[in-house]
Amino acid sequence: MIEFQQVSKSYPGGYQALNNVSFALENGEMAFVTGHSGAGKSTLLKLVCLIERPTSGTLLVGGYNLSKITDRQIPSLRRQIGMIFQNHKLLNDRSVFDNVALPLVIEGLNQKEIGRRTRAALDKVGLLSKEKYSPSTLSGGEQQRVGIARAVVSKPPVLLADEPTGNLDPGLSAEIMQLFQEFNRVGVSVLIASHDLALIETLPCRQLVLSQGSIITPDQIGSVDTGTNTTNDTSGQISNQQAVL
Ligand SMILES: Nc1ncnc2c1ncn2[C@@H]1O[C@H](COP(=O)(O)OP(=O)(O)OP(=O)(O)O)[C@@H](O)[C@H]1O
Repeated sequence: MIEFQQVSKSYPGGYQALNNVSFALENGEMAFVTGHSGAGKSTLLKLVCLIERPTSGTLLVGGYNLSKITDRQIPSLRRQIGMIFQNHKLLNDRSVFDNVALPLVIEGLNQKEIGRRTRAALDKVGLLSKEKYSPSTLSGGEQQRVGIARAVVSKPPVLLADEPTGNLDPGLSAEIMQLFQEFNRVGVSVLIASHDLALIETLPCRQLVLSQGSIITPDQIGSVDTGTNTTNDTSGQISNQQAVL
């Protein structure tokens, strides 16, 4: 579904955020990208949804080679990907319903279909009763669930999430991860960038560990500061689930 082949990314000014990254996320797989602040996690996700372009290497997403994708193909690629951000990026001057419906409005669906699909997505995240509210009146966890409903409303086969539990307490964070697992169970591929190792290690998913823009192997985790361990344990012990993709 997603394949990085020796992908590097340098930003203008020359900073190399990713260095020869290779991995594959299989169809229907859920995995985490972890690593210290500045390791390149967000950059990796931005490359997948074409917010940024690789400097070198090959990146395949949903059948497209992103180095060769034409401008006309980009909307079709983006429709395959639902993106969830830590800070929700919701429009507070519109209702919860309108926020979630937005991708369908852009797609040009009719009102009846928009209503049906939007309410199905809100139901899935448990927010059907709040469709008329402004997002600003909701709790942080509820706002994140609105962001998730908006990301899944077009039924994309891939979900990308950048620190989706960053501002939430442990209970709400676990609920958000459960939602991702539910989407994954019905076949959606999910790639989540997260610092929250304590939570990640409770889930049966692979981890891609980035350190200074490079993927590191499990045996390197103790020898470089990945900054991923929320308890600051740098002993290098890794869980059974922690593996290189
Ligand atoms: N648009 C940009 N221009 C220049 N440098 C950038 C840009 N975006 C990111 N960087 C740099 O690239 C490096 C990787 O950034 P990135 O946001 O991918 O890291 P991250 O692992 O997601 O960090 P965090 O966990 O703090 O969000 C950082 O040093 C960052 O300053």
